[in-house]
Amino acid sequence: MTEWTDAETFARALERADTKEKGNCFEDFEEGDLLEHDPGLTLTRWGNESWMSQTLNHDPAYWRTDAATARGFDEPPIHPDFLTAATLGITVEDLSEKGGYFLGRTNVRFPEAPVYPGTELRVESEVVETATSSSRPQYGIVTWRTRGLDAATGDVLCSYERTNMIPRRQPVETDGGSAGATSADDDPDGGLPAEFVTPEGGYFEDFAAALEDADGRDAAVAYRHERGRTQDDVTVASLPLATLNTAKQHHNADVMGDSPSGGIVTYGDVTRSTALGHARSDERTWREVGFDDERFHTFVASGDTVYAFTRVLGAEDDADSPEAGTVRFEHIAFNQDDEPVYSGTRTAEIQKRSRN
Ligand SMILES: CC(C)(COP(=O)(O)OP(=O)(O)OC[C@H]1O[C@@H](n2cnc3c(N)ncnc32)[C@H](O)[C@@H]1OP(=O)(O)O)[C@@H](O)C(=O)NCCC(=O)NCCSC(=O)C[C@H](O)C(=O)O
Repeated sequence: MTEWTDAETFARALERADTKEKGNCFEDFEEGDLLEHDPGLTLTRWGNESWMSQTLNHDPAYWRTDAATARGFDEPPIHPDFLTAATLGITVEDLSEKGGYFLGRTNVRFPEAPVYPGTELRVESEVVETATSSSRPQYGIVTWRTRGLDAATGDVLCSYERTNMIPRRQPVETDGGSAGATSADDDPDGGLPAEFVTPEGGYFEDFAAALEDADGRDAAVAYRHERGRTQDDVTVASLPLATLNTAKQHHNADVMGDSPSGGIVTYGDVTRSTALGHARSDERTWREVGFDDERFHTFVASGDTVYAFTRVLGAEDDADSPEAGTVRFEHIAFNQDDEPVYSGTRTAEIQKRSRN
């Protein structure tokens, strides 16, 4: 009788067996395809608090009822970072489980109404672009437009466009990319302004005053945040799985050993949310409006530490609430070797020290 668990016999069985594959390759996506993602998620307070605590997002309005009601919420709502990560997590089985990397995202928007614990999330995506990667013949580049909806009402809760590198079934001929196309800059300081201005506090007025101070001079409002968060099993594997993110990049060290990163890596939304948590700890956030031009520059892995750097791009007294003004930031997450790992622009309403 065949002993299937005999090591040699089993190795031969594995060689001969078909694998019932998960996920889609580049060739499976066509511009205009619509995908209704099957998984769904109830946005729970537990999920929200796990995400927020592990990424150091401690805005009291998301933790305490008195702080929530002072912000105009009925109770601590679901944080936009967790909502964004959960919306993306649900799409992974269809869009990126095959193992490509999350390159960037733009036009991340949240309608003004808060999302409360207990809301059931349903997610849909449309393929907006497929492109050849000139530098990596084994991969193509796909962009999707994704919407996270309240399953009960159909209201849009979160939307964005995301771009990933997606493995091809068949590598293609490419021109090998444009290596060497960038020219070295003669300026040893890389063209940075002569002076960096740091806002005195975290209120809208502090950002506006710092921008005014820098205006007309060779100066930028730019500063770094002290906190760092070293990546561990919780941030690398547990947080993405809690959003139903099945990307093997975050939990299958066996397969990822033979990949561009050489091992499992942190979910892009964990890296981003951690950097934003550091930045928010130095400001009085009132409301998140949106994010653009998000880019993941290099891998973050277990043992790496995520820090954050902020540049203030603009401040306008035009927020919907009289309690706040609108500030535009660029946030850059960087690692222990000072390498940028994420960058993106963010528009947020920041609390005023005094109401008009
Ligand atoms: C993945 C990388 C190692 C690739 O590096 P490299 O080969 O040096 O190329 P580029 O980074 O310049 O980009 C590859 C090609 O993709 C195009 N690109 C890049 N960004 C965008 C964008 N936002 N929109 C459109 N196209 C974009 C470039 O132009 C290149 O094109 P071509 O020259 O024709 O080949 C490196 O990028 C890297 O290490 N990035 C970090 C990736 C990462 O760590 N992401 C987060 C973790 S993975 C994740 O979170 C997965 C998630 O769960 C999910 O499922 O999505």
